[in-house]
This record gives sequence, structure tokens and C-alpha cells, in this order.
Amino acid sequence: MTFKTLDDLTDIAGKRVLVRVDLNVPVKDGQVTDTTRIERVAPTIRELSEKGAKVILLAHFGRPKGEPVEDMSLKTIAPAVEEILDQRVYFAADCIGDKAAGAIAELNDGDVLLLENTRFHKGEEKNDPAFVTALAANGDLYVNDAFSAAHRAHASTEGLAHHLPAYAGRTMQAELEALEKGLGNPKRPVVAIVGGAKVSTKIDLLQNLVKKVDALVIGGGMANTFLAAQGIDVGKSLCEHDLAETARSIVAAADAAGCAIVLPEDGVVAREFKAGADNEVVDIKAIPADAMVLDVGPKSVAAVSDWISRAETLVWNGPLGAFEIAPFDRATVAVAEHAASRTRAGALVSVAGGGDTVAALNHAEVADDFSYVSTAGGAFLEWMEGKPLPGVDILRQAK
Ligand SMILES: Nc1ncnc2c1ncn2[C@@H]1O[C@H](COP(=O)(O)OP(=O)(O)OP(=O)(O)O)[C@@H](O)[C@H]1O
Ligand SMILES: O=C(O)[C@H](O)COP(=O)(O)O
Repeated sequence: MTFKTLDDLTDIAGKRVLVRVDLNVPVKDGQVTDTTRIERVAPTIRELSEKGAKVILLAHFGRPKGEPVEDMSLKTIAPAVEEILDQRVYFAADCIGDKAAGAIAELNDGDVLLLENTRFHKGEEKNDPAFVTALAANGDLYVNDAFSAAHRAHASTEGLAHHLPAYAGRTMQAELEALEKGLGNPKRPVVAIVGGAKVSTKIDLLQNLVKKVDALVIGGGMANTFLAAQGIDVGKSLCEHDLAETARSIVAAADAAGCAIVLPEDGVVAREFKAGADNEVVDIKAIPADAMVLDVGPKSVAAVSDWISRAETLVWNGPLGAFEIAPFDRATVAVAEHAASRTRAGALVSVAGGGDTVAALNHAEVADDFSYVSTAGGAFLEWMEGKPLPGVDILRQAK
């Protein structure tokens, strides 16, 4: 790896370390409903605290557009961070200026302080040099542990690394190492599964993947667009008919690159989009005109599983069917279980990401068996699209 990590941070007792974390977590009625992101950054915070640093957390929460918004205060999140760390977490009502400086002056070695939402200032998203300078005034060192915000070139995700000695936190490090194994320098054959609702949100991703992987499995609603582009009647299925040409060009690019495109051979169809709806398995060329495909069928599961059995690396984004409503979760669960068992056997590196994908793997109860499950949404997609991530690139360049 070409970036510095916490291993390079020795002798930091008493140093003020600004740590960018992602605390953009779901909240309902003032309570954090999913603490995964907090759990992921806890090891970095603990390690720095144990080394005697004054740990100063920087984070955004929501999209307040550059001014304070009460229900986007990080004060709401502080108790959850405190609980997970099992350590007092102090809070300052601003991330720059006197309030931040005053709170930092009170810190003892090893203490943890959370600063208010960086996006309460317009300078954050603009990466404004004056705002970066004001943030940098609070620290001696900078650690970025927020891979999931690394697609943003903001003051706290990118700007600070120009001002302070910069290091990757443990989660950032783990994520980059996993992603490197996934697409950067993977063991071949590499299979990618892309599912989910629509082609339109994943065109860049599909175009990038066909250049990098040996087989691209297309499932979920987006498969219908590819099938329709081949002249298959998809009945009432979700389908973006206007993207037929795009779908054909992706298949042509795959052919040129030697990437196999794996489309469903059969589908589970229903007449209603609801749990327990009457359903049947049909050949993909025999979808009834009044029905919609809500999952891929058993033959398709077998074909995908066969690819996974031959693969050394799997990259997955997007479920194979409407997994939220049973029984249309079957293919996603079966393929997830197969990938998990190959991973457990040490035969497969499996990397997955995307909000619904993580939910689907949790539903299949195999998320812990995958080599790496990314908590990043947009950043994971941009990485799969082959786009540069400013928050990562600057860490690689950092002195
Ligand atoms: N055949 C289908 N017909 C209709 N909807 C489908 C079908 N297959 C999958 N879906 C829907 O696709 C959605 C997930 O797609 P999405 O592209 O959002 O996944 P993701 O990339 O993992 O998640 P996120 O966008 O949150 O990062 C699910 O809500 C699922 O019900
Ligand atoms: O939740 C996320 O994906 C990250 O925290 C980035 O948030 P953003 O999309 O508001 O920049």
C-alpha cells in the first residue's frame, strides 16, 4: 500500500489528531437505528486514544447545505459513539473557532471529542482554503477513516490532507486493501454480480466492469432491459426500453474485452409486487404478457453458482431479485450462501457493497462470512465505476 497508516503513528501522546469519520447513520426519533458505521470506526478511535492522542472527530451528518440545522446536529449521534466506544465522548458545538478550540484545550491525553457537523459551514463542501485552515488549526495530525465519504473532495475529506501529515485509519485501510483484492489486482477469474432495479443508475459501473472482470452476471430488474434489448418480451416487468441501445453497447464492449455476460435463463414471475404473491418459474423466453419477473429462477441460480465455483474473486452490487418481499429473495439468498461458503472455505475473495446489497446479505445472514462488506454507498459505486476518489488519492500522495 502506498499510503501511511496508524502503524506509522508512534509517539503521539498529547498530539491533537483530527480523525475524519463517517457518522452519517440512520436515525429515527433521535435514536441511531444502525450503528454499523460507528462500529467500523471505533477501532481507529480506540487505538489513537490508547496511544495517548487527543482524538478529535470530524464528521458530517445529512445535507444541511452550509448552515446549522437542528435535526442534523451530531449531538444526536454522540451518545451512540460513547456507548460503542465505552468511553466518554465530549462534544463541541462548532467544528472551528472558539468553541472548538475551547473544548480541545480542555482535553486530557486519550480523550475523545466530537466536533459539530462540518457541513454546517459552506466551506466544507466547497473545500474552501480558509475553512480548511480553520479546521487544520485544531490538529497536529490528520487521519481519514471515512472511505464512505472519500468520493467527496471536501475540506474534511480532502483539503486537510494538504495541510497536516495524513494517515489512513484502520477502516479506510481495510476497505482499500479489500477493494484492491476485488478489482485492483484480483486473483482471476473475477466474477461481478450487478443487480438491483435499474440500468440507468449503473451504466458507468457496467461499462467499467466489462473491462475488468471475466464474467458479469446481470440480475434484478436491470436484467429485463438487457433481455428486452435482445428482443425478449419481458411482459409487465420493470424495464427501461429506452436503454436498449445502451444495453447492446455494454454487451458489445464485453464481447470485445472477452468478458462473459451472464443473463437469467429463467425467472420467477408474479402478477402483483407484494409478499407472498402467486408466482411461477418460467423460461426467460416465455414470460406471460400480464406478469412481471421479480426474481431469477433456479436454472439461473445454478449458472451463477457455477461461475462462483470457478471464480477466485467475486464483486457484488445489487440484489438478484426483489429480495425485500418473500419468496422473491430466494435467488439472492441462495447465491449469497454459496459465495459465503466458498469464502469460508478459503476458495473465494468476496467483496460486496451498496445499501440494498448489504441489507440483502444481512437478510441471508451471511454478511459476516464475506471477505469484505463495504458500508459505503456512493463511494463504493464510484470505485466500481473506476472513478478517482479524492479522499483516497490525496492519502496516497500525502508526505
Ligand atoms: N426483478 C425486479 N423487479 C423490480 N425490482 C427489483 C427486481 N430485482 C431487484 N429489484 C429491486 O432493486 C432494489 C435494489 O437495487 P439498488 O440498485 O438500489 O441496489 P444497491 O445498489 O445494492 O443499493 P443502493 O442503491 O442502496 O446502494 C431493491 O429494492 C429490489 O427490490
Ligand atoms: O452516506 C454516505 O454515503 C456518505 O456519508 C456520503 O454522504 P453524502 O452522499 O451526503 O455526501
